Amino acid sequence: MNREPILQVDNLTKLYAAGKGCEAVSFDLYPGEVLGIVGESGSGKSTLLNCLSVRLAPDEGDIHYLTRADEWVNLYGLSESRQRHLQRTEWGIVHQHPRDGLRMGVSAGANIGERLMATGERHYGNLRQTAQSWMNDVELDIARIDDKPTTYSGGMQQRLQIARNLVTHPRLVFMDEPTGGLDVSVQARLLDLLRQLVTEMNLAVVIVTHDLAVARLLAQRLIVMRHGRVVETGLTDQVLDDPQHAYTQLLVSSVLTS
Ligand SMILES: Nc1ncnc2c1ncn2[C@@H]1O[C@H](COP(=O)(O)OP(=O)(O)OP(=O)(O)O)[C@@H](O)[C@H]1O
Repeated sequence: MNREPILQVDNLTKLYAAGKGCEAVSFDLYPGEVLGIVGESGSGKSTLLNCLSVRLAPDEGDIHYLTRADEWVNLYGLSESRQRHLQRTEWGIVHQHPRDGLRMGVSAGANIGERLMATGERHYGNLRQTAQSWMNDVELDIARIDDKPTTYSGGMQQRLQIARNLVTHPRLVFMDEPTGGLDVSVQARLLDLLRQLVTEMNLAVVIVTHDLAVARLLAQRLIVMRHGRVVETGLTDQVLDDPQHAYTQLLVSSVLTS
């Protein structure tokens, strides 16, 4: 693994009330590393993810990011347009509900192509060809390239959202419960696909999930949150097989007994 991190998070805090939000979170993320954020509902996972992806300003703390141009930037010191540009080109954000990450009123092909246009590609033939190739990669029928996402199933919409995010070859991807709303069989295939793409593209990923099986499958390292604070962090197998904190022990045992 590359020794220089891609993201440095220092003392990140966003509190709505005591214990509600995220508090004093610090970690480094390395290229090619998948970091899982786990914890029960309300523990602050989404708040943390939203702060990390510059969609929610923290009360305190800093996030430094190493850009594609090899320049360290303080994310909350950047202009809004620079933040948006990073979000569209160097990052991906995969939402739990595909509707939040797709444009439902335009075709599947346009959903993929417009992200590519944000990076400067203008040639219609290239855009269409790349969109087809990505549909193929995420196992969508390319005959449906001109159909709108509204005509797709939930699993297909999630695949399309993944293609839309990965077409720009992001360096960093944020995922919020990416398999959350799907049937178990659809979930399993999507997880396989995600795992394969993350490895092939050497993506750095921060993934929020309440599902420890998803965390086990995708993440190398875990952060366990409770009441907005990190209670335990470590390699996924260590945390799940030999949890040190009483809360993590409870979380793991509740999965085993349910
Ligand atoms: N905009 C807001 N205003 C006030 N309180 C909020 C707001 N957003 C979140 N909270 C509170 O902050 C706490 C953490 O919420 P958050 O959504 O980050 O948790 P979570 O771990 O992602 O939960 P879930 O797994 O249910 O999505 C909760 O108590 C929530 O009610």
